Amino acid sequence: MKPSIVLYKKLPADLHQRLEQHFSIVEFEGITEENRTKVFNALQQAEGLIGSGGAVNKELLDHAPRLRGVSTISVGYDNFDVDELTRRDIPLMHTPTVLTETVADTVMALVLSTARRVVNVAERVKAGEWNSNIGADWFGVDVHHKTIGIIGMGRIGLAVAQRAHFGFNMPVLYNARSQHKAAEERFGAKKCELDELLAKSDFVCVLLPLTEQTFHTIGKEQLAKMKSSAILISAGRGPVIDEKALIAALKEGTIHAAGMDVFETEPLPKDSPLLSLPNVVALPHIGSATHETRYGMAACAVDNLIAALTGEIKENCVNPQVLKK
Ligand SMILES: NC(=O)C1=CN([C@@H]2O[C@H](COP(=O)(O)OP(=O)(O)OC[C@H]3O[C@@H](n4cnc5c(N)ncnc54)[C@H](O)[C@@H]3O)[C@@H](O)[C@H]2O)C=CC1
Ligand SMILES: O=C(O)C(=O)CO
Repeated sequence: MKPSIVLYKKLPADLHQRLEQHFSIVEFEGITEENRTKVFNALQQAEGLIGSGGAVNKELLDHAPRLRGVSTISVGYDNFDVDELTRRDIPLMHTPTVLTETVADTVMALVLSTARRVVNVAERVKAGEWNSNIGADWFGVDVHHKTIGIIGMGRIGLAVAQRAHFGFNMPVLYNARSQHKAAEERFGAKKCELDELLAKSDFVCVLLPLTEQTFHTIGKEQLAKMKSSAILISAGRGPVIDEKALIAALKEGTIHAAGMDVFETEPLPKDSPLLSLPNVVALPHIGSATHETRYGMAACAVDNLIAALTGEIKENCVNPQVLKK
């Protein structure tokens, strides 16, 4: 008999078939308040779990006594209780690398669209406001040769640094816990303290994962240290930025603008003040959302689960210490 797995995200047909060759699949559309009991029931027999979104915590794991492998269709894993998985010797697999370049493209889209006011200006054209030669009220600010500060110099940070350096001649600053030789040698990046990065950068680009340490890394105090002409780009996880403090800073002119792909609450509530600020570009968490990359992530996650349940993990394991036991 094939091992049973719970799948909680729709997959392309060929990938679904690949999973079916190995496993008997019980499928759900997400893990929600509504289907929670059904998911918990299915988990009683499940040896594998694959999907994205929703909390995979102790309560859920308590309903999954036979679980041997978990695969998320994402690189971020802040919604998983990794300690609890590790305590139970369950490998957690994720999808790094396959989405790096696509997310870096999204970050540059936010840099360009905030600086050049692409969304705002295009809306004005559609509204019929382009009636004569444009004046200064349509102008943006330059991107090329401006300083970009990257907080979270990992895979995506490095890909952003590459674009900024080679594409836009931007000096690159970064703040990190350790030195990144590749970024320094290839892109002339300079490591600096957070305060210095905030004070010197024209674009502050936050690409940190969400952890206990990174929660509200950027708050009122940090925003006050930025240039009033600076633009904040947030594409890691929403709670890394104190959104209330950011809204105040944008309203008061403490900083110039913000480009955001992630928010403290997603989907962004319809009454969020961010939606009525003209100096905000808000995207619906589309960092990796291209057809090619989302397919690549799903394929990677499927292969990851197969590897985890056949004992053949070679890469992409978040808690590799469970493999040594
Ligand atoms: N907007 C979107 O759609 C997407 C968002 N993401 C987010 O981006 C994050 C980063 O992805 P990758 O670059 O692939 O991960 P990564 O693990 O390669 O990079 C994260 C970097 O942050 C650094 N870091 C972690 N904690 C830190 C701290 N307390 N202080 C300073 N630096 C710290 C790490 O050392 C690492 O260099 C993901 O965890 C995910 O949350 C990822 C993909 C898509
Ligand atoms: O992979 C992730 O962590 C995302 O946020 C979506 O691609």
